[in-house]
Amino acid sequence: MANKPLLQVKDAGIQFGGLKAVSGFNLEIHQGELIGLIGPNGAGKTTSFNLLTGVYVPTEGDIVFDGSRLNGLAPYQITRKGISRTFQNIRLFSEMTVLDNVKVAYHSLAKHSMLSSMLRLSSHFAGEKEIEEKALQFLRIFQLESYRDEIAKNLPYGQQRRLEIARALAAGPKLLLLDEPAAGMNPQETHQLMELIAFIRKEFQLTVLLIEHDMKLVMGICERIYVLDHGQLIAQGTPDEIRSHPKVIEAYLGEEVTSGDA
Ligand SMILES: Nc1ncnc2c1ncn2[C@@H]1O[C@H](COP(=O)(O)OP(=O)(O)OP(=O)(O)O)[C@@H](O)[C@H]1O
Repeated sequence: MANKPLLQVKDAGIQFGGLKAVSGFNLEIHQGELIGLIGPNGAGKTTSFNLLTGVYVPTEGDIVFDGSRLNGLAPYQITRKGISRTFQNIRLFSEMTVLDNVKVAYHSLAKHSMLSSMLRLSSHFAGEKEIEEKALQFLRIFQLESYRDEIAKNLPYGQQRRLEIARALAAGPKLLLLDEPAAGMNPQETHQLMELIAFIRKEFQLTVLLIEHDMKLVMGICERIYVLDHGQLIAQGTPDEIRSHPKVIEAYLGEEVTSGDA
């Protein structure tokens, strides 16, 4: 592709003591793409997300997003640059309401100043109202509006996962990282999730990088897929190329990689 990638990871990696959890990781994602990141357990997928979001600082290589180098930036700075994520184990503010969970994401980016909020100036209230309206719009898209005053931890599991994505989106990302969004979902919820990801990508002109063990989901919606094994990139390509890639088949020996005809 001719235009510059939105995200470029160049030979990135991290070592914990003697263990190279990820090494020589290369990845390029262009604006608007929906890319999968797969690999067996312990392959380094979540560690890669942690490198992209500033949870870990790479001990090797470079991460460049939208023209700026991310190495060493704090997670909140990276969020402000336009990368949001969800987590493998849902991390909601479990004691807060559904609506407040989404509003929090806006507050972290809101334009009104701390001073106006302390002095309770009219601009603060205008800001609050706008934030609430925007948060409600997201709840509508995710069909969570009727749960708006429910405490997050009381939502059914599949809805909690949707709420986590809504909250990540509310931060207005250019790139959305989803860490096993279908984990724990039943087939019907997974199917709805696939449709939702396709919808929000179009609606918000998002670029999406998705870690997922559900091969039907990955093969069904991703244009390209990267495969990690033992912290190394072993393959990249279209779903068809990945299905028949010898190294991928070997890495997944005994597991199902071919059931992806969604
Ligand atoms: N903070 C850390 N300290 C030490 N080792 C770590 C740390 N974080 C990750 N690792 C190790 O890095 C390797 C990759 O782990 P990671 O969680 O990224 O794998 P994964 O591909 O996401 O696996 P899964 O599919 O099981 O979630 C593992 O061996 C893990 O134990």
